Amino acid sequence: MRRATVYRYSLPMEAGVVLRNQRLKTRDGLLVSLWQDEKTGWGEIAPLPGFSAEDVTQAQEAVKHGLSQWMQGASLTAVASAFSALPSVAFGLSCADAELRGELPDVLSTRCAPLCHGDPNELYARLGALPGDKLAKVKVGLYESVGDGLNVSMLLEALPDLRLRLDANRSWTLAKSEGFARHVAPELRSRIVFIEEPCQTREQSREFARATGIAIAWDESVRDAGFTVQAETGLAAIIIKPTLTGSLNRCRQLISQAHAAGLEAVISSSIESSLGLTQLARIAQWLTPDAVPGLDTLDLMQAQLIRRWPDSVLPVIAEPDLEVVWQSQ
Ligand SMILES: O=C(O)CCC(=O)c1ccccc1C(=O)O
Ligand SMILES: [Mg+2]
Repeated sequence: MRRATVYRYSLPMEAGVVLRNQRLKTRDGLLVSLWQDEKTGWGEIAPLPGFSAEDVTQAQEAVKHGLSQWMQGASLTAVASAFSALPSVAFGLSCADAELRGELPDVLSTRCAPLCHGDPNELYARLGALPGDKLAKVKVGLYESVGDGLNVSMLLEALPDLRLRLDANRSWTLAKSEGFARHVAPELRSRIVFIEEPCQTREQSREFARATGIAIAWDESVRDAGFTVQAETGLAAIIIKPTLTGSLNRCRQLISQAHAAGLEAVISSSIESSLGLTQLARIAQWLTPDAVPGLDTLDLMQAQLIRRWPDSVLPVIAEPDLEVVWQSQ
């Protein structure tokens, strides 16, 4: 016996969450819950506006279609993998499948690289309180690159045991990236673990790494058509955002290729709800236990869904309060 339910959610975001120049007022997505032989499995399908090619309505149609096939006896692993053109659908269905089959371990670490923003005094206190190896993430490229350089230097100087990941999301020209580097003293640069996609093109980002000695990481590039994982001088890591990438099998393949090439693989959020985020934390603990994931996005939302992120005080919306949009017969 199999049963499937699809829910649709719309979670209010904190004011002022802006993604690729558009304000995100609510985070909309789907949850699937599957039942088979007394076991259950959940998955989240949440295309991210501005990043995903598919939207929630398209995803919903695909999910209904995929789950109908599963109800008729198809393997969900195969169904999920077939949705490679709709990565959010492939990822969410494969998570539900992995939970149902008992493949996705429950253990979860809440350790992730905190995103640095807001009041500097609060930020210093928060970073100062980080346990062990202090690792945090700073978004750059939103304002003047010189200001980014000064800001990053100030943080690294204030906290001598801090290491930073930076993320420029392909926003700099080579000239702007030089403006940044000019204001980060060479002796501070080794504490920048990597900067994600500093420049507008991959070639310019490589040039930035050569010129500055600061390592880079691929994020957007990992989702470019024809991308292959390859070791190169100056490249430290690849960032994997499963909701934008595809099935768990596809993510596992990228992770093994990265590890084989001596690169770090970093699991990162696409602003999923607490249900998806806790699954990402479990996936990170399972498949990339040595890499701190980039999952500090829960506080952009005003509520959690179904499963609580340990220690979060945000209210939790439970199953009876969710809108059911499809149910198997
Ligand atoms: O990676 C993280 O630490 C947090 C997630 C994050 O940065 C992000 C989340 C959604 C969309 C784009 C990005 C980004 O890499 O800029
Ligand atoms: Mg990025």
